[in-house]
Amino acid sequence: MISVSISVLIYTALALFGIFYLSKFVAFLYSSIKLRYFFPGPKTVSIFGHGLTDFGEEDLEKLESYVKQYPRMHRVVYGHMVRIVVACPELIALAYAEIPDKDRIFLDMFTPAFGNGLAFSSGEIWKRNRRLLTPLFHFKCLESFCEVFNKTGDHFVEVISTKINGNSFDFSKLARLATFEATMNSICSKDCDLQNNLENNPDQRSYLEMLDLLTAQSLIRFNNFLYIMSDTIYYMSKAGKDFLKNCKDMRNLMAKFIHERRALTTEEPREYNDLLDLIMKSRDEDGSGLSDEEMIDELSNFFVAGFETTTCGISFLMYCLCRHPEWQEKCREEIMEVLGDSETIAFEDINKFECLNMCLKESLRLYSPATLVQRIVDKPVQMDGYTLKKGTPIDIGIQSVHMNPTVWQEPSKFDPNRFSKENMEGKHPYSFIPFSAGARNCIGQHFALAEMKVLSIKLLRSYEFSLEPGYEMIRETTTVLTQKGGLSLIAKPIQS
Ligand code: HEM
Repeated sequence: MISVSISVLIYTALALFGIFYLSKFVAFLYSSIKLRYFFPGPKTVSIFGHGLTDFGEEDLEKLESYVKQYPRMHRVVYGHMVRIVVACPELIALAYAEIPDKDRIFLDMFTPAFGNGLAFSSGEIWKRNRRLLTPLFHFKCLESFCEVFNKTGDHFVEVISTKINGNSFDFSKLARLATFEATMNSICSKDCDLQNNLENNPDQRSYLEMLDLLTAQSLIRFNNFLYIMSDTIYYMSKAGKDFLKNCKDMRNLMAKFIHERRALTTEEPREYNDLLDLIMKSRDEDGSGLSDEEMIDELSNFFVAGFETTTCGISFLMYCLCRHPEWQEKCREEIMEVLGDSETIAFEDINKFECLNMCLKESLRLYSPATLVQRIVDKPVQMDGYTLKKGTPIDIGIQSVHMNPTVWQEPSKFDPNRFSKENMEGKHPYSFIPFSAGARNCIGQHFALAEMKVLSIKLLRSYEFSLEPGYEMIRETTTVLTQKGGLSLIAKPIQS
């Protein structure tokens, strides 16, 4: 009798469980179908939607054509998932204000590597840590990082001096090592010349290898439907176990940096100005700081958010200046005029390079390192006469608003004059958002802009750059936007 009632209980529980998940799935399917068929957007090409797969050149061109047809917002269909792309400044402002929650669809996959660091956390943990870490990027602190950027720039110039034989070289690959050095030295004050001497810096070299491995491992997961659908299946697979091991190794290295720094500060007290030191000193109103695990999270976040993005920024700037040599020359003239004989770029001088600033902004508009940011609706929102229900996935279209013809005239044209003071007067602040905006904007944006400017000033002062004849740039998205197959440039020394 008892065994019958136990089995009835088990079957009932299983049935309820099944009904629960089935009803959730049906509700998801119903809202997807509603969005797919009743929300404005371009025609789908098949049952799988718009056929967007890898955010490569073809996909990016498709997204740019959608914004021409639907300049305010539209839906995009990825297989069974429908996302709403918000593409005009007014609606983007509304989305930042009303839809604050990050869509965790991909973020959670990276918890083993980046924990609850700023870019990956939500809610109260994020709020507390953002408050704690904002002072790290205060202008006073950026001043000391400028010294690091100057040194990195000098190393970059040295590396390129070995490439001036008239042959082309992959600029992006060198820029990646330069921005890695700038990030590493700003975080850990290591003062390493990683560009000329990576081999003799085993910790730094292995961290770079681990980051590369992490990118490759993420692609394996993204390309496997089962691995995306189920954490359990993924973590039971060899791919999942390798990923976890890599994450552990990365975190152990961060722990080592913290440990080394603690040993230094106790035995040999001195003033540091690097990010690690500032992280260790940061305190809440109640005097509590970050735990070791939290510090590891934040260090890892600064690496992942900070170095591929700036590689992309500086590489596309150089690409644009090579495509438009008249602007390269204008920037160079300005650099010579502002710097004179001085070898060092002082932090307070960075804003004097107006022409370079306009060119950098224009290249970030055309080639934003992050093409979109993802949000999820947490309570019904009215947008342009539509009610977006709780759970609707939103893409704030950075690339979309930058390429929106109702926001920027002839959006595909490189025209730095768009960013002159007169032309920007009255422009909606969310017309240009390479660093995102709102509460979760990029905490490192001033750091990134200073770094990209110092490096490019050093390079443009020493070399004239051109594209390899016949080179065709094709965009590709890995973790950020980049050039497929690299960026083939030729450098010629400037005759002084
Ligand atoms: C050209 C360079 C850069 C670009 C284009 C860029 C872009 C962005 C964007 C679009 C976001 C918002 C992401 C989202 O909402 O999902 C973001 C967030 C973030 N960025 Fe950057 N970034 C750059 C450089 C940096 C640097 C150098 C650092 C640190 C040293 C950094 C640290 C962060 C962090 C920690 C966040 C998360 C902020 C939060 O959620 O509170 N970024 N960045």
